[in-house]
Amino acid sequence: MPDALDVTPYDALLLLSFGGPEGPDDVVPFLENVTRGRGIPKERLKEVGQHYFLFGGVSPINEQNRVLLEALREDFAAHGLDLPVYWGNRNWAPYLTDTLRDMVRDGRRRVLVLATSAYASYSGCRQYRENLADALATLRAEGLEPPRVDKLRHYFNHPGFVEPMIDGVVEALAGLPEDVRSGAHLAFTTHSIPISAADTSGPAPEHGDGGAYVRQHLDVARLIADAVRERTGVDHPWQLVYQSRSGAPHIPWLEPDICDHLEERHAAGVPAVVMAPIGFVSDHMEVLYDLDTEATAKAAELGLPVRRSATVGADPRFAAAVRELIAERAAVERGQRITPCALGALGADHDVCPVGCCPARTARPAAAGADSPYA
Ligand SMILES: CC1=C(CCC(=O)O)c2cc3nc(cc4[nH]c(cc5[nH]c(cc1n2)c(C)c5CCC(=O)O)c(CCC(=O)O)c4C)C(CCC(=O)O)=C3C
Ligand SMILES: [Fe+2]
Repeated sequence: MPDALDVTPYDALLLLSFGGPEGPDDVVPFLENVTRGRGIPKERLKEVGQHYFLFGGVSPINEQNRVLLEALREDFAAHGLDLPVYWGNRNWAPYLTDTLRDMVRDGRRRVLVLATSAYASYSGCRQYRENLADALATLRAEGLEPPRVDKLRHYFNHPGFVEPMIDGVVEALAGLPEDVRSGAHLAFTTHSIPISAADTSGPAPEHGDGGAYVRQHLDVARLIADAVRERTGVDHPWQLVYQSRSGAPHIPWLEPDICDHLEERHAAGVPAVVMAPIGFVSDHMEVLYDLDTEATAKAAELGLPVRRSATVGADPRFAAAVRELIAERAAVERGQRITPCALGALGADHDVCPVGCCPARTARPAAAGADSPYA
């Protein structure tokens, strides 16, 4: 038996994710949930609905989260961490509010949240904090005492997140035909967001020039590219590119898009490309459709050999990283001094989002941050 791992004052972990449809009848209501009040053009919604229908109306994200939950429970049990793990989503069942209600009924008072988004941005951080505030408000309106909710820091540069992606890129390179392998370029991809959202991502002093969102991705891309060079002995040129753009065409979003990038690399005589989706924690629909379907078809049309590297998913190293992050944060809450674990040039990100971090276009209450209206 391992020694018990003390994570006082926390009494539960909540895996907080996006949610996705689990069959054809779920697709339209799911997209309505996602886009409520967001002003996404109807045309784009129809198109994205088609992506889901192409896969039987099933997003891989829920199953990925179920597997991650199992991996977390196994890792915790093997390391003496007796912490119940719950799961709730922003846009599909199990819904966050229902899960939090269950948690309160189970007597949980100090909840630590793991969001399935590794980087700073409104969509990947504050929007989840707004969802938490909404859920807490609902519980309070029902006469329940809301628990205290904290959010784990961004883990983009944690070795347990980066190392599985290094392996993935090395494997993807090995999967390319030998004659083009050493000349392959690496295209690190993430979700495009409006440039205005990128520029205001992270704490206010870091705003501008792509903000924390772009800087964090560049740091991860550089870490992976450096490690791949060490492992393979080949210096593969790399670039950070974007995918899954939505919104109105006249609003500028981060570019270049992966498909344009493949075209440009092909025209420049690059013999092969590895697409590495560092912006996604697991195989989401964006990975399955935008990369494995659309970008791969574009590459085939060009005659450009491509491979897509694996996402982290439920890698045991990631589960271990979550346990380490919980233990770190619990120690901080107990007033102990720790050295947080992080790779790269940026260092460990903040534990508590400061006021003005990743602001919304229209200010709304957000929990688990310095501006939280909850304790
Ligand atoms: C940064 C970021 C992440 C990564 C961080 C994180 O993981 O949280 C992410 C994840 C995800 N996004 C997802 C799905 C969608 N996102 C949309 C729309 C948007 N995403 C945005 C950004 C992000 N999104 C933005 C700025 C919009 C525009 C509208 C708005 O300002 O809100 C739309 C509407 C249609 C469309 O426009 O595509 C859908 C269906 C799914 C589920 C996939 C599945 O089912 O497997 C996941 C994991
Ligand atoms: Fe999205």
